[in-house]
Amino acid sequence: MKVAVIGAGRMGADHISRLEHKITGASVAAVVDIDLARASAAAESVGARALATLGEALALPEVNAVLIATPGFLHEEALLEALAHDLPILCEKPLTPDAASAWRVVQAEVALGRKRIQVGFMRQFDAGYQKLKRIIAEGEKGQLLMLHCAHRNPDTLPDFTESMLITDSVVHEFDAIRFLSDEEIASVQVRRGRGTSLAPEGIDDPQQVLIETESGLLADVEIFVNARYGYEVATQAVFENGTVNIGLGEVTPSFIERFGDAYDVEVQRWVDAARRGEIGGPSAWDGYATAACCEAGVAAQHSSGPVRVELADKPELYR
Ligand SMILES: NC(=O)c1ccc[n+]([C@@H]2O[C@H](COP(=O)([O-])OP(=O)(O)OC[C@H]3O[C@@H](n4cnc5c(N)ncnc54)[C@H](O)[C@@H]3O)[C@@H](O)[C@H]2O)c1
Ligand SMILES: O[C@H]1[C@H](O)[C@@H](O)[C@H](O)[C@@H](O)[C@H]1O
Repeated sequence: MKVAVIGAGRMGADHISRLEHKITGASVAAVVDIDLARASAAAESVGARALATLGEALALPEVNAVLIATPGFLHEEALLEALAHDLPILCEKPLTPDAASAWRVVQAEVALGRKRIQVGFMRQFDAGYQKLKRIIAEGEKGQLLMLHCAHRNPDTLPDFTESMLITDSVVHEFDAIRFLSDEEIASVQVRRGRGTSLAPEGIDDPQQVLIETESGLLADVEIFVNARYGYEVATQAVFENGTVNIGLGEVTPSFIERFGDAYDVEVQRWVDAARRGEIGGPSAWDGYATAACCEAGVAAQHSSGPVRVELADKPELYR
């Protein structure tokens, strides 16, 4: 597979190196970045072409897959362009930041008639989350009763806005909770309490996000994006007969170290599935459903109570 990677920032650069050095069955053919110097540096390291637009990359005859790692608000345009070429796509999370744009992407894929988009929700490939999913499914500790989640980042990029606490960060918990429970999320509530003095002007941080699934499973999420001491993502699952803990005390400089193995598995699964004409992980429907949760979450940041998640009917393609 000859991949065009769009966005050569933190995540794009990491995926470029991964595709080149760890993944079998794929290599990087083109690197696209609006910052051409950045594209050139990344492209040079793997012997690929550096380009300024996705259109130029898609015009190269050898390019037959696309990995999107630009900021989330730019994903829709790139997704629609790559879909129009009927290429396999790995799109970093979020699929798009809001439900309406995510639904347009789903509709475009439905019109194409086959699943081409895999969304980069890497926690589904993390060994800890996989083990927890198995324990829940096999019922060895009884029924799952509650989830307590902590999601801490040391700091944020300069253009990080308050809604991105939800759309950029808690989107991972929406994904993880849907993955673990095999259910849709019904409502989201956000509470603000005492905040850190170390957050940029205009951002209340941390926030507490309260989530309920369709069957009444409750989850609480502490989202704290200026935690300074490091990156820590933890989940405690409470069962009728015990608890399971993932990640608590596993402090790394960033997501790159914490989830490095998960990204490797995610990208390898994408490549293997794409070569069979399939996807190997979360779908555009999962991207849409989590975007709908984000939309409820952003509304909840400005409401006092829970906000219901509104979902369209699931198209046949994803059933
Ligand atoms: N799965 C994860 O754990 C994880 C971790 C980090 C980031 N992400 C996601 O990856 C994506 C990128 O995040 P990042 O942290 O690498 O951001 P970043 O800002 O480090 O990199 C983004 C890159 O996109 C480029 N870019 C911006 N506009 C462009 C355009 N119009 N055309 C081409 N290139 C353009 C920028 O120049 C930059 O190099 C986001 O969707 C983010 O949510 C996922
Ligand atoms: O873009 C990043 C990335 O998705 C990380 O996995 C997450 O922990 C951060 O909160 C987010 O800002």
